[in-house]
Amino acid sequence: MADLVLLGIEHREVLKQRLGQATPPRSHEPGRVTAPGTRAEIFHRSGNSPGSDGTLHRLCIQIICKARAELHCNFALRKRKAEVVSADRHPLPATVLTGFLGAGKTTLVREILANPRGQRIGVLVNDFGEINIDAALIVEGSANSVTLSNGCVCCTIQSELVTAVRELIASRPDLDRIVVEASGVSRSLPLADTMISEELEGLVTLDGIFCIVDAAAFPELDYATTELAIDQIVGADLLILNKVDLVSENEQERLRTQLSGLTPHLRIVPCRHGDVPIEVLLGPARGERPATESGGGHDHRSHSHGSHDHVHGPDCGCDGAHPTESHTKDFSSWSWRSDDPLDEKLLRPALKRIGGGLLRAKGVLRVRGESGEERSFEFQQVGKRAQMTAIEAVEMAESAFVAIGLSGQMDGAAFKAALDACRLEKSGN
Ligand SMILES: Nc1nc2c(ncn2[C@@H]2O[C@H](COP(=O)(O)OP(=O)(O)OP(=O)(O)O)[C@@H](O)[C@H]2O)c(=O)[nH]1
Repeated sequence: MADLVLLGIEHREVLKQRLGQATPPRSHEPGRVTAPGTRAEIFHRSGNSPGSDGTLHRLCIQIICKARAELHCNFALRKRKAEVVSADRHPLPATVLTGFLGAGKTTLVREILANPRGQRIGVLVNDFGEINIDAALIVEGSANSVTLSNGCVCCTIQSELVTAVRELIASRPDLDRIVVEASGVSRSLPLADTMISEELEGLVTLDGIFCIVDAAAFPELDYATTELAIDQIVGADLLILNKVDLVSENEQERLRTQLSGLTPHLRIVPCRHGDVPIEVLLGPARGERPATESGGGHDHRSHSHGSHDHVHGPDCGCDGAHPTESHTKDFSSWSWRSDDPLDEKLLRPALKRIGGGLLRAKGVLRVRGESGEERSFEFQQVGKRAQMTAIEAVEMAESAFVAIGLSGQMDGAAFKAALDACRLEKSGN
């Protein structure tokens, strides 16, 4: 049967608005829509007939969400390019957690607070309802939480989020980071826009948007909720596939294929009860230098850091904090260090190439530009999104870099070789 795509009239209108001059295709016209700065793909799917099971609706939604995501991402990237950070007034990293109702956001926040690795974390919790249950649960583990109730931070109480962030930073200047738990109905991208808005410029820097997906519930979502859930997913830097204990291997694989179809380049981290390595979520604390133990992956079977299941391996001997090592057999970390300056011209493309299987990278880098001038940079990568910001006031004697990836998917040797290839002689010759 021929491939077929049906674009509903309201979707065509949305696409028209989003894409400016480009005309969305009519029903039954699969193909591609392009417009400056954005791209929407019309999906092909064999064997579907319009309206039979909601699949085609889902396809239309994917198109809208992709177009939306690309427009927003372009905007966000433009803004971030202009961002130069000085070390004496370092904006606070902000981690945003999104995900559909009940996906496990509060569980993940509690995981983070159970093992903050020395970071002082301020939490902003948004519950859509009048009573903020999530905040009540989180308060158990943290004195620094702010409640945003009775509305959604991505739309109706956007300005309250800005005010709350400003007030939290003013009252707690010692914080190392803030974590925003969005309500289950928040969309990722308007929330990201708020966090990088002028009102918060210089105060916070958006460190990562993580979308938590309920592995058991996602396939069961109905038409209306699917649109929202997909919107949350495509706006994220990294997907956390939670509740994998509730699905079979086959179901998990099917879901991964489906999610990869939505966002082919998005990294997916499977977990139970939000048990994701803290380094993937938080990166380094303000002013923290990444530790640089050498060597390959680290395997902590039966090892989790959560209130639900705190089981350590027999020879673990850990105190709950592993600066650069992974916490389960699914993750590995690599570190690298050099006291030679790095060639800026070679480094920038090299950093773009280290992507395969990478979940998170962080580093401080001593870089020499074409003019021979040396400067220090902080590098942060979450999923595919990378950010390199100048550290104006601090002279770094050396470079240090840590990468965390999914075991077996990231080539640690290639990663080290790529960075080694950027080394220059100390003398400047
Ligand atoms: N089986 C299982 N249950 C989980 C897992 N993670 C969270 N839960 C449970 O799922 C329920 C919802 O988790 P929450 O963390 O409150 O979800 P949420 O995303 O904060 O929910 P909303 O704030 O309503 O959007 C709770 O009962 C959790 O204990 C998991 O990995 N496996």
